[in-house]
Amino acid sequence: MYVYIDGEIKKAGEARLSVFDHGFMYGLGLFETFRVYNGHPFLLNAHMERLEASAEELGIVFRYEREMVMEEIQQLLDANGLHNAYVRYNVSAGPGDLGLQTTPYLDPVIVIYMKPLPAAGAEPIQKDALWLQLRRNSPEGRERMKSHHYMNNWLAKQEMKDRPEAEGIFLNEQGYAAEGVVSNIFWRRGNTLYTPAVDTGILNGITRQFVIQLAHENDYIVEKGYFLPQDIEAAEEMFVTNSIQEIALVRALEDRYFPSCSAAQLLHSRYREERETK
Ligand SMILES: C=C(O[C@@H]1C=C(C(=O)O)C=C[C@H]1N)C(=O)O
Ligand SMILES: Cc1ncc(COP(=O)(O)O)c(C=O)c1O
Repeated sequence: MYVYIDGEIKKAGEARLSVFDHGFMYGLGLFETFRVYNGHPFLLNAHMERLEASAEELGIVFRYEREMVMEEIQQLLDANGLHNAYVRYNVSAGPGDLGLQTTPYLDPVIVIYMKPLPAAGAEPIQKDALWLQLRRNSPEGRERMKSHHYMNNWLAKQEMKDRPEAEGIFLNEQGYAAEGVVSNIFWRRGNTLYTPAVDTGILNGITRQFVIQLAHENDYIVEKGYFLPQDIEAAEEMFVTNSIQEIALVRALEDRYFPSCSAAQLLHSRYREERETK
């Protein structure tokens, strides 16, 4: 496989970063993970605008220019011979001195990772969900950024190692439902969809935002807030969302099987209509 690093396409094994990169030393790096469907990077603007906003908060000088990013992605798709791919667009702060820096990072290092994905299916994937023992940590800043800080997620994933296909569901430190290890969560009762508020400390997922828009367009009420485990356990259906797994219906949360998947099916069919154009 090839990666894109600092303006060049390199074999993955030959790509190098400085040991003084503050993304490596202090976690000062950001990334966006999205899917390319038949050559089309889905919701690219939304992903890159989230990245750009987080970069500004971290003093990393990064400006999104669609045409340039599209060209970078296409070059890497061509090098890897892919049309359907998992893409991680990564901006690391770049080299600095030993010690915390207070001046802007003027020379960030852009790395684009890619791996093949099968052509997208017509049906939503299905998962089981399990409550995690580990609590979701609080965001490093005002709102959670998609930063290099994934130790909380990695530790949670270790709880799931006997169930690699399941998704672990975090409560936050206050005991409110938060999000999955690598996903946002939704559940339905009647015509209302529920999802944890961003202030519970979750990542404001691009897929979460798009699904909320689709839900409104299809006359669902969407309640964002603070919810307890029993609120989800009393639901008619549950699904989880992220940019790779799309809208994944949840068959069961622990031993609680959900009787319906109507909203997930409807929203996934609308998602499918858009994923090669938006
Ligand atoms: C952690 C990454 O991205 C997350 C993981 C997934 C996934 O495993 O399905 C999807 C999108 C992101 N939430 C990453 O390193 O790319
Ligand atoms: C912790 C966490 N929450 C939510 C999501 C979903 O975010 P998105 O819809 O932007 O892929 C992800 C995936 O990036 C994640 O890692």
